Amino acid sequence: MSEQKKGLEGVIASETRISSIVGDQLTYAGYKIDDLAENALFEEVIFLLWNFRLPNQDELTDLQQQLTEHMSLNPRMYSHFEDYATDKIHPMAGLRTSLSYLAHFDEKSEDMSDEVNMKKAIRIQAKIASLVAAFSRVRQGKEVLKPKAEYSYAKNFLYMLFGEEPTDVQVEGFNKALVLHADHELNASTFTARVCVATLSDMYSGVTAAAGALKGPLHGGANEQVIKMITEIGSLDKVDEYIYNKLENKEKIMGMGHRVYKSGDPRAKFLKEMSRKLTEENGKKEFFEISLRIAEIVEKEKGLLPNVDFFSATVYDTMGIEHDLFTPIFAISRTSGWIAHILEQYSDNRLIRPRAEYIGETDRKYTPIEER
Ligand SMILES: CC(=O)SCCNC(=O)CCNC(=O)[C@H](O)C(C)(C)COP(=O)(O)OP(=O)(O)OC[C@H]1O[C@@H](n2cnc3c(N)ncnc32)[C@H](O)[C@@H]1OP(=O)(O)O
Ligand SMILES: O=C([O-])CC(=O)C(=O)O
Repeated sequence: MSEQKKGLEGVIASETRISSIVGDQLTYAGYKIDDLAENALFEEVIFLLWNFRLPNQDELTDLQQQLTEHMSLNPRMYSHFEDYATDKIHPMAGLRTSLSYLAHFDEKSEDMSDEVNMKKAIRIQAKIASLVAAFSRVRQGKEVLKPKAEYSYAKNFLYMLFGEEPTDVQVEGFNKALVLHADHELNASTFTARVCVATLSDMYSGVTAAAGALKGPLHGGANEQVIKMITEIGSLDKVDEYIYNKLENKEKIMGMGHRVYKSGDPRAKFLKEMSRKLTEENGKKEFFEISLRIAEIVEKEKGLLPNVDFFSATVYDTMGIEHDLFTPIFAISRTSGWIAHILEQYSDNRLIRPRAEYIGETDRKYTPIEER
């Protein structure tokens, strides 16, 4: 057996200036996540991840204007949703298609210059929010809405999704969720994006590949599975039987555990507090209590703690967001990180091509088909 680590656990596969995890401390370009979650607009975080510094007021205003401007969609970008935006297609599958389709409307999609790449970055970051909102509205037979110039990124998304002006509390909470999910070092989807563009493929390919990786339930797809589990459990008195059954059957409890954090995910405490407040305000306190009991059992039995996906599920649920949009919403935020890593990869590129240890049969001879 060679030295290889299953799932590349602990392997350093890249250098980065974008984010860092040391113990249970997460930083974006040197700023602690706690500081950013309490104070920053998501647009400031986008700028930070792409430029390694916070923007001044003019730079922030400029970025906000560009993002709002590019949120508008060519109707052909969403009219095709009618062909497949039914209960049968998951919105993450729709989003994966849409991210790729975005390139068809960019005549410079193959231009790899820094200047054009920055334009693509803004275009993709802007349009992913309107694509998710449009998907939801088209499948409900509702009109697709245009963003408002005076709204922030978080406010525009909620407005385009719900069709009414969101409250300040909703906007503040959603902005915080976007900040918390923006980047996370070499998580699976970000690594996928880097591997893809290290072949010198374009940015649309990178984010499309990343979205495919985020979709899986062991990664971003876990948040939808968490709300599914809580809804299935339904009441506090049913938690123990449900969870112990799953553990006895060696099934995983979604939203619990993490490859890197072993003493807790620093983002979870913010989402837990938001979940506590929102569930109380929205008459869904039992969902929070169910979450707490799940976490208590899994910590006691397996020593595992909630990750970022665990409490975000009840946060989004109490905001009235459809459950199958939870992972697309994660993608909206994480696009900022994917793009930062794509730009960083381009800036000092080398093809990513590891080796595999062959463990199959050897020395076999071809036999004609009629002899098999
Ligand atoms: C944004 C994000 O991507 S955060 C992660 C989102 N994913 C989830 O919430 C899915 C649930 N959690 C998991 O599957 C895992 O904890 C992961 C994939 C996140 C990380 O896990 P890894 O470090 O790769 O651990 P791995 O999957 O190898 O599990 C190690 C052991 O812990 C157990 N384990 C890990 N997570 C869980 C869990 N959530 N519930 C029950 N058991 C678990 C495994 O069954 C395994 O047990 P075994 O050694 O007896 O076979
Ligand atoms: O880092 C990881 O493996 C998963 C994660 O928490 C994230 O992507 O936010």
